[in-house]
Amino acid sequence: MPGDKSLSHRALIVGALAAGETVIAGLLESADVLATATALRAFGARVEHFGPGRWRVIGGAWQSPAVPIDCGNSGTSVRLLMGAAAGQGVTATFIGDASLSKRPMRRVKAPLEAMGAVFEGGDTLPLTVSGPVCQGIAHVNVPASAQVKSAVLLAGLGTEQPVEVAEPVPSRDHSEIMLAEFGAEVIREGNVVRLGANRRLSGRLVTIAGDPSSAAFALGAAAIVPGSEVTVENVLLNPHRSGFVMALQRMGADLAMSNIRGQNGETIGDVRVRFGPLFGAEFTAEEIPSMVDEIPILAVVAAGARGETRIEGLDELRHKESDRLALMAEGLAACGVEAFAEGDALVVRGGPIRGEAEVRTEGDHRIAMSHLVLGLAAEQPVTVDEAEMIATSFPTFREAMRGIGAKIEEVA
Ligand SMILES: O=C(O)C1=C[C@@H](OP(=O)(O)O)[C@@H](O)[C@H](O)C1
Ligand SMILES: C=C(OP(=O)(O)O)C(=O)O
Repeated sequence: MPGDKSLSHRALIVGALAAGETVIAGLLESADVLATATALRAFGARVEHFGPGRWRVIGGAWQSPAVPIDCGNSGTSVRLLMGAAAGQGVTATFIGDASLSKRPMRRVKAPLEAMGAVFEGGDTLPLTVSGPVCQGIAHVNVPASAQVKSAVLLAGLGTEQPVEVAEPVPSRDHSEIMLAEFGAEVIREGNVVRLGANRRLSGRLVTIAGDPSSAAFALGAAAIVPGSEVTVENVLLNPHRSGFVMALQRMGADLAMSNIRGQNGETIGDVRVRFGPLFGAEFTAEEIPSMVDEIPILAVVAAGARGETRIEGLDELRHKESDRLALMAEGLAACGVEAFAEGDALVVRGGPIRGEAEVRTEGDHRIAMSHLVLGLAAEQPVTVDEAEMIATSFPTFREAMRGIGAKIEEVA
């Protein structure tokens, strides 16, 4: 699997904030991550590509970019970079594509304003942020968002004031792990993370583990396509990212994890899934952050399971690249699966999957990949109306899926 997208964004940004040289192996070279790399150059960092997945970042004093920072389709780029830029005391205007321009930015703007940053613009892009930050903050991260938590922590590097984030439901903790790996003092007590007095970062070597959110498409396919067996090696198994693997297990999948080990403060390992009977299950709101990007493919797996699956607490899915709750219910139903949204829950009843539909993706990479996997288990092919955006997170999706036997064709 290509490198994890969350870790790739963070390695570049933290590298650009650190003194000295950071060398990255296994960086995900997807459109979203490349948007972060390009942005960091505009902030004055040296960001060099010197081999497949291999990058060098040399940090230093940040400067105010002369042109707007285009984050394309990437929520992680804009939210993390806004925090970092505010902390570095620079002024930057952020823009994005049509999808990103509709996504909520109030959640990141409000805590950064409380820290002393000044914004021009409303609650969506385009937005201009000006640092410095000069006030501390005790932020309560609701709804659970690792992007907001990361923005606050990255901004906090630029002040000596107390900075803490409390999380009633924990989100992915890669920023706190990586900041500590780069030498900052990061104090974690239960669901509270705090920056300590030492906020200096030193460049280092970072190896990026495989992306569990991409691996989910291959593992999900193995779970529902008769006769399959797939092993994904060196995949990130951080407990805040392992919800999908746990969900497969709860649904009765024949699944094994092996070779579990540590890498740069993260947990990684291999995951094998074999086709076998699956059963519908219930998932609660508290479980969602650990598989927030995997809900579309979980819904596809549920279509291949016996009985009903109910996934609660999906309001956040309405604020991703598309309204993923609505589009999954619509796409599954178009393919003959009994599926519907009920409030902020998604209900899927497993059974034969007819396929034979063209699914609307609204340019959302995960909606496209999920329905292509659905097609592998369907009686008739499934077509998605657009596949170009898959490059935002998983540019090698077609090759990876063909490599495990999937038939994927381009239609004119
Ligand atoms: O911090 C991150 O790298 C991410 C956090 C999640 O978003 P939220 O912070 O909005 O939950 C996730 O959906 C996104 O793909 C990546
Ligand atoms: C939501 C996603 O990414 P982002 O928020 O970075 O656009 C995603 O990759 O599914």
